[in-house]
Amino acid sequence: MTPGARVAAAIEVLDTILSGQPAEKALTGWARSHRFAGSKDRAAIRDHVFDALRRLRSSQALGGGADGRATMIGLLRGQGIDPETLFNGIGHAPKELSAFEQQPATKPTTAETLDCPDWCYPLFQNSLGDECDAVLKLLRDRAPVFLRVNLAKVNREEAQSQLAKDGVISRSHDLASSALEVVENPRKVSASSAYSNGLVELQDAASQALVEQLGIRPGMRVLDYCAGGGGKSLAMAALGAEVVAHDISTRRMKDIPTRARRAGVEIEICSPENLSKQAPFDLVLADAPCSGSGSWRRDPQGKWSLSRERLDEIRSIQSDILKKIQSYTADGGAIAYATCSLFRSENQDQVATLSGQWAVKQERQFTPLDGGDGFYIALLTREFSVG
Ligand SMILES: C[S@@+](CC[C@H](N)C(=O)[O-])C[C@H]1O[C@@H](n2cnc3c(N)ncnc32)[C@H](O)[C@@H]1O
Repeated sequence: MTPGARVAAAIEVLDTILSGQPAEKALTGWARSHRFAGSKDRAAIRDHVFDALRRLRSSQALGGGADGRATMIGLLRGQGIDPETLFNGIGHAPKELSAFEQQPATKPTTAETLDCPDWCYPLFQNSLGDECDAVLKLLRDRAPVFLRVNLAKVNREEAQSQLAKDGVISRSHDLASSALEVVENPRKVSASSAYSNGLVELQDAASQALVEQLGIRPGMRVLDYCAGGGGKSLAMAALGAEVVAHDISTRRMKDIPTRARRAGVEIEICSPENLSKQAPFDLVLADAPCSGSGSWRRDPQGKWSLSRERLDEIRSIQSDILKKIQSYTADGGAIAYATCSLFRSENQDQVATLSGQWAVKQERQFTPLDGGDGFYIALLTREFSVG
């Protein structure tokens, strides 16, 4: 496909997304009905679509409209590319710009430039203070690809040289002792032998750093209460913890056994009905459902679909989870609360409700300024009243 044809395809996919379909479904649907498109075409179209979703507001302002075509015109303008070079009607490229579309765009407002929904801009300001605008600017860009080196099997240098044999070039990242940032050929990772032999896993660097804050010791019994696909379970098991994975949705944990086998670690899966029998634990981690505001570079649609009402619902689920996990710890045990949110109301404010019963031992808010996604972690131990 020509560059113009790829832009035309991105416009089609964006229109499907803007009419309410999830981005992944829209991309898969497009690929199924256009079997001639090769993997490079699909990757380029995906990049256009995700770039546009990260910068939806500014692109629509620069493109002078709210449909896929205006969004792509605006995205190109924002990237410093003259849209007329691609909108030329040649072959399968989009048709030429109309007189209206050729008019110079009005300058976007600050909120448009930052690609932030108006209603949540004050939440970012209140949570991040002086760093707010810098973080929002970073959320408009693609996230780096990070790998977690499975330190139970290999060290960072050895993992790097194994990856290089398959053309995947990486460098160490300071955020976590296990983190590698892929700098060349990220799309080759999942086919590399380092990946299939369990030497590396795809995991954001801040997500890895968060696990390093937990003080995991070999043999420690840990409950991963919101295990999902098992990213944190695997990282804790690699540090020697005996991990029990739990999630309200057992379906979401279906890949954990395969991933654990590949990594050479054991993770026990526990259904909600059997959890009380497994308690108590030395550490209970709740990597809670959240707004996802820290990872909007990876899920940019989430930025536009979140509403005030949905955020309130999520906060109430987080409060319930925080209440529940307290009963699963052993005497002298700890709880840890984590989110991939940048909002104080989902993080520090939730943890503050535990004061008087639990003392905060570690607390950190990671932001994209640290290099990885935005994550929050608090590690707490029980307060004992004397006398
Ligand atoms: C942020 S994701 C977890 C990601 C995972 N820890 C990882 O590192 O890959 C949150 C998970 O919480 C689960 N969840 C939602 N509500 C829950 C609840 N009330 N109890 C337990 N798990 C819940 C969701 O199904 C989802 O898998």
